[in-house]
Amino acid sequence: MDGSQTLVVKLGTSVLTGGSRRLNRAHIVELVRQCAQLHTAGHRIVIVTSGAIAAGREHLGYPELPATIASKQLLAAVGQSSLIQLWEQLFSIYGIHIGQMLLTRADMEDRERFLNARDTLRALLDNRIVPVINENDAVATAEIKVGDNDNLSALVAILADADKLLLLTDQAGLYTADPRTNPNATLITEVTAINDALRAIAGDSVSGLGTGGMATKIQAADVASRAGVDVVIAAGSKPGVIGDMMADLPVGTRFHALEMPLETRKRWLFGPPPAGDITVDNGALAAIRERGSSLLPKGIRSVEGDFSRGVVVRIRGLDGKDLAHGVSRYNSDALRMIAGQHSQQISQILGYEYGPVAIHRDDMIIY
Ligand SMILES: Nc1ncnc2c1ncn2[C@@H]1O[C@H](COP(=O)(O)OP(=O)(O)O)[C@@H](O)[C@H]1O
Ligand SMILES: N[C@@H](CCC(=O)OP(=O)(O)O)C(=O)O
Repeated sequence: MDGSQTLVVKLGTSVLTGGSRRLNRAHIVELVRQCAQLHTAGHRIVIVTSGAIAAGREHLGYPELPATIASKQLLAAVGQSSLIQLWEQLFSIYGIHIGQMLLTRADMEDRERFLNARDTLRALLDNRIVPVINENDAVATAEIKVGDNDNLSALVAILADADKLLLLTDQAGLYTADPRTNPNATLITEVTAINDALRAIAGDSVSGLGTGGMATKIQAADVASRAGVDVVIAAGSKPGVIGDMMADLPVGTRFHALEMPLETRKRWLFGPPPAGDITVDNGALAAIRERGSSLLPKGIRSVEGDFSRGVVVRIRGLDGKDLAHGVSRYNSDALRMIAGQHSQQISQILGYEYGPVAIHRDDMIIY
């Protein structure tokens, strides 16, 4: 390990506007400066940004619109382009490229789309490009939307294999009660267990700017910490807040990661029964079992079943015994075509490729 980490930073509307009706560029440029510093130090930064609706309102001059979902979607559609343009401008000051990803819940729940989104995210990070993510509000219906960017950022942290998730908001962290209405509320600095008592103190957003208040931040902290991600809720306006989180200095409210990340993610991946069988030769069997290798097409002897890319399949030895379960990066037809072939030939045979391995080691459980 080179000590570099992956950090997801979620910026709420409250941070981006500084409580006003406009995006506060001075605020945002300071946060970008902190991200750029960590990026230059070799860390991987993922931004989850709210603010499309606020930006849309600003861009259209605060129009009177009916209080419908369609109005919010209209505002998000208008505002998203100004929002992404702003991020692009600010990161370009530091010579850093960004890549926009707009996601919905449906993109995380369908395995093939999950893998596609994960591949894109990894490709951006591998190329030192900062992914800037928001919910795809324009297409999100009740069934497929995440609904708030706190929960979206937890899903993104899982997608990005992140070490840390920082939820930046307009409060110093989670208080014993909403500090806007309870002057005696005190900051909770460490949370070891998320339970009903904790949920009860987390109220909704009263500013009318954000979505979900602390309630959705606790939901996000619950999901991400269970997946092995350290979570902090802190104030976006606190000087050096992003660097402090990264250096594990005391800041805001910290929720400790609960389990080994890889094992948790693997469990998530291995819920469903295998959709097909891949029989591998003895060379591949030894490489997987003894050397911890990924499965390459070269080692595949045969493929049974009809399955799509992204599903869990069984890997068997020539003796028919179970060797492993893993997530296939190619569908069954493609695997049959590339079985026994060198990885360099994949794109020539298929006309496309999803990388050199059939099943990646990180997506495999060995028996
Ligand atoms: N227990 C609590 N501690 C801190 N803030 C709370 C609490 N309960 C409710 N809140 C409210 O949550 C708000 C932050 O959430 P929200 O407005 O959705 O912001 P964001 O845009 O950052 O997601 C705070 O301004 C605060 O009024
Ligand atoms: N996707 C919406 C943000 C929804 C949201 O969760 O907002 P917030 O509570 O401010 O993080 C937007 O870009 O306006």
